Formats: sequence, structure tokens, C-alpha cells
Amino acid sequence: MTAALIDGKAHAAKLKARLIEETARLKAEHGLVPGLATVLVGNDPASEVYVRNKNKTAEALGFKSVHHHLAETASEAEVLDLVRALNADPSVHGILVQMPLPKQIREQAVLDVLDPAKDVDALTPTNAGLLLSGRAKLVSCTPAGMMILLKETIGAVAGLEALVIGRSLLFGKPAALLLQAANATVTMAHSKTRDLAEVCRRADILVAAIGKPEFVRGDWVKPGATVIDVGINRVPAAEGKTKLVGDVAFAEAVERAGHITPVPGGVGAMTIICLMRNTLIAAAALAGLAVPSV
Ligand SMILES: NC(=O)C1=CN([C@@H]2O[C@H](COP(=O)(O)OP(=O)(O)OC[C@H]3O[C@@H](n4cnc5c(N)ncnc54)[C@H](OP(=O)(O)O)[C@@H]3O)[C@@H](O)[C@H]2O)C=CC1
Ligand SMILES: Nc1nc(=O)c2c([nH]1)NC[C@@H]1CN(c3ccc(C(=O)N[C@@H](CCC(=O)O)C(=O)O)cc3)C=[N+]21
Repeated sequence: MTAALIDGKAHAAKLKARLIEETARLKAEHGLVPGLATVLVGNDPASEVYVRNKNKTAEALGFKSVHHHLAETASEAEVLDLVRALNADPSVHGILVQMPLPKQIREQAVLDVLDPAKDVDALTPTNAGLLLSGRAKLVSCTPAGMMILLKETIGAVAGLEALVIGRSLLFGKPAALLLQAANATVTMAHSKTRDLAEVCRRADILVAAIGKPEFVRGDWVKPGATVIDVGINRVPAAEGKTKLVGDVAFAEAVERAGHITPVPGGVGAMTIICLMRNTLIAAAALAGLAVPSV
């Protein structure tokens, strides 16, 4: 059996078309232009590419987009001052601080000053808590993208065994909460999990967000399962080049799974467009308008 590929790019394009329409409507009817501010500290080449893509996509939708690039040596006070200034700027509705931050800057200190109404990554304690309470307005982008892909490919997940490997604030924890809210039976695994391969073999939905190239092997996949590969790992390829691979050994898993996301072009392709959706939602909410159902 060979799995059907879940085409993240195609689903992202559909959502993008809806967002373009909704953005034009907000502008025409209310003079509202959603604004996204990105903050990058340091010179990680991969982060630079992602942040540039975020700003490009924002502009393609008709958003205002501003980028702040601070030096690797920036102090925590500098980052906090920038976030406070963006909190106070009425043309900015979404603030994204790219993680990870250099070690002299405490992630928690940054998230403690970030205005939850502008927290389009949904990383602040307020937004994490709202998700836990089932009242989230802003949901983390990659988990939200995963839920869209699941809905569009397998439909209801109620009663299915879902396994999330990884428990980060950015992905694993919110992903598990969303799956549970959709009535899946959720297990969370991490670096201390015993017999991970056996735990994986029970999963109807296998979600890997570990950050280790091709860590999940094909024979860990339950035949017919849906595999969501969140990992983005750059590894050496032929002729001194590099390539992107996920956390799942794709060539093996595709032989067992029912559906699988490729890397790239899978769930990662949904992340940026879900960030734009959050920025639009934040802009409408800050302007006191009905939150668009996109
Ligand atoms: N496609 C996209 O848009 C996105 C992709 N990513 C990618 O997803 C991956 C994970 O990132 P992120 O969520 O930030 O996670 P982190 O890097 O913060 O954490 C990794 C998680 O994996 C767990 N882990 C590490 N080693 C093992 C192991 N041997 N067995 C089982 N679990 C293990 C860790 O467990 P423990 O808690 O015990 O340390 C931890 O919970 C990365 O490749 C990242 O680039 C992330 C966000 C968005
Ligand atoms: N505060 C914060 N929020 C984040 O959302 C965040 C972060 N920090 N730090 C790093 C991770 C990683 N991340 C990705 C974003 C887009 C793609 C993406 O566009 N992927 C495409 C293209 C990949 C490519 O070709 O390079 C794909 O998978 O098809 C991937 C990964 C967001 N992250």
C-alpha cells in the first residue's frame, strides 16, 4: 500500500484566496489594513528565510508588514522595549517574535510583555490558557494548520488514537489540546517515553514534532494511519548541497501510512498562511469588528 500525499500547498492556497477576499472587504468596508510585525534576533540563516517569507506573504495579502532585525548580541531590555513599542503601535495587529532567541534573552520575559491581543503565535500565557479553557481566539499556527489538513483529508477524528511526539509550547502542547477538543484519544510522547516504537504502532494519527531527521521509522507506523510530519531538518545531500527532511523516514512510512504529509509541502506550508489568518482575526478584534470566519 502506498499512502496518499496530503498536499499542504494546495490547502494553503485555498485559505490564502479566502484571506485575500476578507482582507479586501475589511479595507473597503472599514478602512482596516491588518499589520504584521516580525522580530528576528540574531543571524540564523533558516530563521531569516522564514521571516522573509512571512513578510512576503503578508504583503501579497495586502497587509502592512514591518520587520525588525536585532543583532545576535542584543540585550533583553532592547527586545522588551521593541515589543512594548509594537504593542503601542495602532497600525500593528500581529507581533511575531521568531524563536529560538539568543541565550541572553529569556523567552518568558518576552512573552510576559507581549500583548495577548497581538500574540499571533498564541505563545503568551493568556492565549495558552484560553486554548486550555476551550475559548481560544488565536490558535498556534502549525497546530491550526494540522487540524485543517486532518479535517480536509480524513474528516472527523473523533474516537481515533492520536499520538503527538514532542511537547513544545509552539507545537506539541497546543496540537494535543486541539486533537483532544476534536474528540481524539490523545497520547503525548517525548524524550523520556519508553518503547516509543510500540506507542507509535497504536496511533491512527501519528504526529511527529521532534526536530530529529527521519527519527520515526516506517515500521513504527500502523498500517493505514495518517502521518503528520512537523519536523523541518536541513541535512547534507549529494554534491555538497543540502535538503529538507522531516522527523519521519518518508520513503519507509509512505509504504505503510494511509495519508502522509511530505516535507516540504506538508504541514509547514500551512504555517505561514495560518499566521496571516491570525493577524486578520487580531486586526478585526482590535478594531472591535466581528471576527471573520475564515
Ligand atoms: N512546520 C512548521 O511550521 C514547524 C516546524 N517545526 C519543527 O518541528 C520540530 C520540533 O520543533 P518544536 O515543536 O519547536 O520542538 P522542540 O525542539 O522545542 O522540542 C522537541 C520535542 O521533541 C522531543 N524529543 C526530543 N528527542 C526525542 C526522542 N528521542 N524521542 C521522543 N521525543 C523526543 C522533546 O522531548 P522533551 O520535552 O522530553 O525534551 C521535545 O518535547 C523541529 O524540527 C522544528 O523545526 C516547529 C514549529 C513549526
Ligand atoms: N515564534 C515562532 N513562531 C513560529 O511559527 C516558528 C518559530 N518561532 N521558530 C521556527 C519555527 C519553524 N517554522 C516554520 C515556518 C514555515 C515553514 C515553511 O514555510 N515550510 C515550507 C517551506 C520549507 C522550505 O522550503 O524551506 C514547507 O514545509 O513546505 C516551516 C517552518 C515556524 N516556526
